[in-house]
Amino acid sequence: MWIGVVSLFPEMFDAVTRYGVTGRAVERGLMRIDCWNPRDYALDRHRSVDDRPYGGGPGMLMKVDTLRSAIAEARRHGEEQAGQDDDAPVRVIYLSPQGRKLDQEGVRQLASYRNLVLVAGRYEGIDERVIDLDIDEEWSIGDYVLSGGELPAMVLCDAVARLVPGVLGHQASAEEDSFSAGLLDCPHYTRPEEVDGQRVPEVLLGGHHGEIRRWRLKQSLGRTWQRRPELLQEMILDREQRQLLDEFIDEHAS
Ligand SMILES: NC(=O)c1ccc(N[C@@H]2CC[C@@H](O)C2)nc1
Repeated sequence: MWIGVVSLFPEMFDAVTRYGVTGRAVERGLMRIDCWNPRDYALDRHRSVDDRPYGGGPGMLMKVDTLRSAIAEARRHGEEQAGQDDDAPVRVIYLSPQGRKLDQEGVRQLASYRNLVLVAGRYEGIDERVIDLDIDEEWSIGDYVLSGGELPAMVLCDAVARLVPGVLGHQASAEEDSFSAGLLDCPHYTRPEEVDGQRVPEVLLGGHHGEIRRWRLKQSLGRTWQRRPELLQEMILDREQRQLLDEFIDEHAS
């Protein structure tokens, strides 16, 4: 997976290239993240990267020429990458609250592109013509406003990295990510067996793998029913899931 990033603060991306699962993926060559800074394309003495909005109003926008140059370079580099490791075209993504809301299905779709350019805006955003001319897809990580697109871009880097084969310890943990199955995660426990009088559910101590799998599935189904029932609307439950959810509901009927 190759990810090109266009950002005025490329150092921020150390957070994904140097730490944890994503840092190890980069170290092992399973993922590569390269950055292009619009400021490197600024030709004026002040190396300006922002510009005033037509029509007035508060704040500034990203300067068009420096931003477009950075996007073009990143896209060209991505096409070189694509040429080498596969014919997947480069998709240029802009992060903004006006984009399509990201969910795990969207992560799967973005990971399938294999060569991504993520454009992180600052100030009040970017010129609409740059979106029309240079951006392929606009995505949002949620309905809230941030000061820059860098954190949303890093969220994307992390989420897609987890789907790259070999990145997670054992592939099962990607599938087991219950959100991948459209469900909320089950409760987790580790030592000690008792914390302030609260014990670990006995089933998890018994070592009966079939019982443990069913318990975890029941908890995921039940939690989803309790906290995010709308997620269940989109799901077709098999016989076992239906039975486990019915059991959970009976046990929790208020
Ligand atoms: N919810 C989100 O994904 C999101 C993305 C970007 C963002 N802020 C940037 C700063 C200026 C403009 O480029 C947009 N805020 C929220």
